[in-house]
Amino acid sequence: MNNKLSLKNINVKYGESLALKSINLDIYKGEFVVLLGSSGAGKSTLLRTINQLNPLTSGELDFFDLGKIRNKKDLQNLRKKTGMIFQQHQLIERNTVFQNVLTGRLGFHSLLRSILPLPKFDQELALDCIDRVNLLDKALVKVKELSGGQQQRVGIARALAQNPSLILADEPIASLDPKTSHQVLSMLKDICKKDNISALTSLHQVDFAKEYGDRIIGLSHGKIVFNGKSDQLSDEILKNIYSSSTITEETNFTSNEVVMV
Ligand SMILES: Nc1ncnc2c1ncn2[C@@H]1O[C@H](COP(=O)(O)OP(=O)(O)OP(=O)(O)O)[C@@H](O)[C@H]1O
Repeated sequence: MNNKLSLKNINVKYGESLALKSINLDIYKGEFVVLLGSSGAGKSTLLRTINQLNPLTSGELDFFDLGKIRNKKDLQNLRKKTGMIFQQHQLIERNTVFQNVLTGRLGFHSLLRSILPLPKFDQELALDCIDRVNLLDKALVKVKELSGGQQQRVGIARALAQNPSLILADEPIASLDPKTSHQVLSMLKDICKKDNISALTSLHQVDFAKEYGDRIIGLSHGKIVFNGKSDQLSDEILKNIYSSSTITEETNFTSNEVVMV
């Protein structure tokens, strides 16, 4: 029984440019982890490397009970168990809430099977997920008719329909007002805690990170420069996370070592 996701010595290059450098990180079952860093620090790259929407250049992923991700089949299984929530929600706006949430089940069926209506089990699960984000009364409404906050809740429901072990959320509240941001983040965290789902979510708002993160990871220039609890996030540490100074090769940290800089 493996109760964590481990990233081991992960490097990611875009052409010749190194976007992630020697990333070592463990995320435990049920943990709600927030990723902070300035624009271009590598947050999206890190999230997308976990489900390999971005291929990793070197390093290793160990994914909960699946263990080491060694081949295409392992990767397919990892993707089935990883829900993703995007800044611009990436829903099909002309389709209903129900149709969008049901797409979270597509990975569990063959391409041929998914042309037909999905089985009752999947449909009931999708409705249950819509209910959990309090949108049952909107299930048959087109997504384009919903507010930004409601659309993001559809995104949560779609991720949830995968019965995920992990949710990756890339700036899920970037386009929402503060009140709606609180609603969306607290709903996401509550659901993750109830279902023992781990979450890694990137945010630009330090206050939200402190309030919701069980743990905070600070990224700067593709490297982890902070890994600790929110009450350890001092002004000095924040300055370092958001500084534009070059991080040297010596600032390599082992998994989950609390980093005070
Ligand atoms: N597809 C790509 N091709 C080449 N370089 C890329 C690509 N995607 C990202 N980069 C570069 O990789 C680095 C990290 O980018 P990334 O998008 O991961 O940062 P980020 O922290 O998510 O930024 P933001 O907060 O602005 O979304 C940046 O220097 C960026 O220019």
